[in-house]
Amino acid sequence: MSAHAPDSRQSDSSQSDPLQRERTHLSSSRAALRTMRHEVEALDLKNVTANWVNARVLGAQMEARIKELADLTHTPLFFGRLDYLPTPERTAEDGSRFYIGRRHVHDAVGDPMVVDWRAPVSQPFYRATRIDPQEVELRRRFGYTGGELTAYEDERLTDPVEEARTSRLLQAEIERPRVGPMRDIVATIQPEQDEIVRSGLSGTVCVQGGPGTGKTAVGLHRVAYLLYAHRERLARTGTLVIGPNRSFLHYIEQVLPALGELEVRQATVDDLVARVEVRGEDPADAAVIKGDARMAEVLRRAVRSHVTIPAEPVMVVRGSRRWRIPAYELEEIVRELLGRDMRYGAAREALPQRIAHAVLVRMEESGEVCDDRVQDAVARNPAVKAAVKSVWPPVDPAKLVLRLLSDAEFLAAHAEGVLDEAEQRTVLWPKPVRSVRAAKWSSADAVLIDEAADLVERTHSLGHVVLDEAQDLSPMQYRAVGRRCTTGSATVLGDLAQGTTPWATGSWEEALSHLGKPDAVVEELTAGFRVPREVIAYASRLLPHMSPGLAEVRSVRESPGSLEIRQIPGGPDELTSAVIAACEESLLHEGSIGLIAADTRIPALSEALSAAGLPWLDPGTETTADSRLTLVPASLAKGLEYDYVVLDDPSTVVAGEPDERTGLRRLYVALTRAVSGLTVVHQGELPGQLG
Ligand SMILES: Nc1ncnc2c1ncn2[C@@H]1O[C@H](COP(=O)(O)OP(=O)(O)OP(=O)(O)O)[C@@H](O)[C@H]1O
Repeated sequence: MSAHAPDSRQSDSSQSDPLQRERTHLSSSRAALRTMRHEVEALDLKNVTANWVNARVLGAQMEARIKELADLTHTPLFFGRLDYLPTPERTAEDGSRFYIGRRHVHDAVGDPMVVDWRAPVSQPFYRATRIDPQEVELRRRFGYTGGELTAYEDERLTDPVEEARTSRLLQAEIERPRVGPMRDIVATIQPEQDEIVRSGLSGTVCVQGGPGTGKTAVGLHRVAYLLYAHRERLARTGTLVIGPNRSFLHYIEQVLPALGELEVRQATVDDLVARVEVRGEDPADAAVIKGDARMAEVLRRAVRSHVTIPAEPVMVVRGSRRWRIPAYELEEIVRELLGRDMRYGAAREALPQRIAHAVLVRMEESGEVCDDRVQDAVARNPAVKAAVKSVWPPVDPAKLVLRLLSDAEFLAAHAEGVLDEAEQRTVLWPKPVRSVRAAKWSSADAVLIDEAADLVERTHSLGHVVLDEAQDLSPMQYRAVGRRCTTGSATVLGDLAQGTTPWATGSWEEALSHLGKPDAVVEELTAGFRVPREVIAYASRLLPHMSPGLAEVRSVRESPGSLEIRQIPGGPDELTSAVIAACEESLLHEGSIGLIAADTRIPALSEALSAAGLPWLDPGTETTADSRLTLVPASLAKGLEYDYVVLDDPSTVVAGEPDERTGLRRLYVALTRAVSGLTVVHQGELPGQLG
């Protein structure tokens, strides 16, 4: 590999300088993009549309297209180049060179000047290796400084003499100081990541990967890729990205728009199941049972218990005639519907038609001529309606769950053989609640209501769902996500070692079966991009104590001096002062700073930061050049990252959790948020497992 970064004075002087030639290609591509935009802007809709509805639809499409074609000066128009080996059909002048960028740009005659990174011709940019060069002669990566093309790095994949090295541009890109939200990684997606990004839409992929292996980045780029490769289908069916909390969603929300994809919904699991207002919290033991997949069976039985086997006949009067359907025949109809794999609500809608059909058979037997309208009229007959109401009454999902959690007998009737008595007592509310509005619903209750709602009426399924930080979901939450992609596929991302909920999943096989995708492929990412080697090695000391068997992340970056551990004598005030001092030192560097601490330490630290005159942000707020310090409760640190991290007293972080394993996992998350430097400030002993 060879790298070039001539200084700009030299390169400007000569057109034969390769860097200058690349800059010329950049400016002509920009000009071509401008022309493409002007062409769309100049289209006159009056001549092409017959009516105003079409004109509005087309107008909106054009506006979106104009936005798509905007030249974003801060994002490079291309970041790579591929020169394919010449073949008889492919000569150097004729189509063997491709510039890879975020969007397609063509010249006046339609020849590509930049190809979309997602196009098949771009794939070897990410995948070609010395062992498998995929017909690529040269791979060139470009480096930019403030929108200016300032460097390039070449790999001659078929040159036997050239050695493979880690790309310096990759290292520089990772270490580029962070301000603002998460960035895309299109320029530097690695081969094993690309395989996941480009895997087909039909299958579900599950990615296990340690901290900073790029799971979130891969998931988001996969959505962008799928939208490119299957745009029409996904425009119809929809895509959704699910993240653990608002702060996290806020952190990642700009990646897809930066890749030109504006239509992807982002939500938490709580958002998906928000059918009631959540105002309460469950004790851990109750939440674990409520999140257990056995609750699905309890709910299924409870919903179906509303059906009563008819004991009375139905008498339909039409004109001067009366038609009687005896109870035993009604029973047959009801049993047949119960035996089918149908939603409660769909069966309830089918029932009047079935009864009407039975009436019609009798009418036809006695010589009457009937058609569909007669059947519909019979189905709406008051006697039929009354029968349906008593046999198959409507079920309100929230009221049903309210009753299960309030009424010990009702719960016992449906939980028999599923939950033992102690478990039933644990989920019951201490006092019965009268109304849905008065109830202090918890997150787990909302998931139960969602499950009940799905038993009544099928949940709409999307084309593709990305589920990030998946290890923290309960089985019932997996089911809630799974029913949103029953006819589509999913990308499941997570790290078993970072599971910090009492119901965190023990294995991906189990999680995927609750999700309804037992055949999903589980891939593993092992190369770490975020965390420097020294820091990840330190954090990984915890692995055998909290997630034995999981492989340590192999960092692609060596940054000596990136880890510092300071023990502070004295009491809490001295600790706080030392933490503030560490923040002040970190602020001398460029980029973002995260001060991570046990949730209980947040009030004291926020007060101390204010007293020291250091402005700080909440994790949900974007960092800016003026405000770069975020105070992060350990419970919200997951998925986030900062150039420099100051970690307040690890033992307090561990002690803040209900059990030691969860405490160590929380600490592992906190220790793995730093890109360039981690300072651990502690008092007393560090947790022994770090020793
Ligand atoms: N191929 C890559 N090129 C450049 N940067 C990368 C690459 N892959 C990942 N990164 C960077 O590494 C960091 C970590 O990525 P990401 O947040 O996606 O990891 P993660 O596996 O989701 O981590 P966690 O488990 O901690 O949530 C991000 O800054 C991301 O941009």
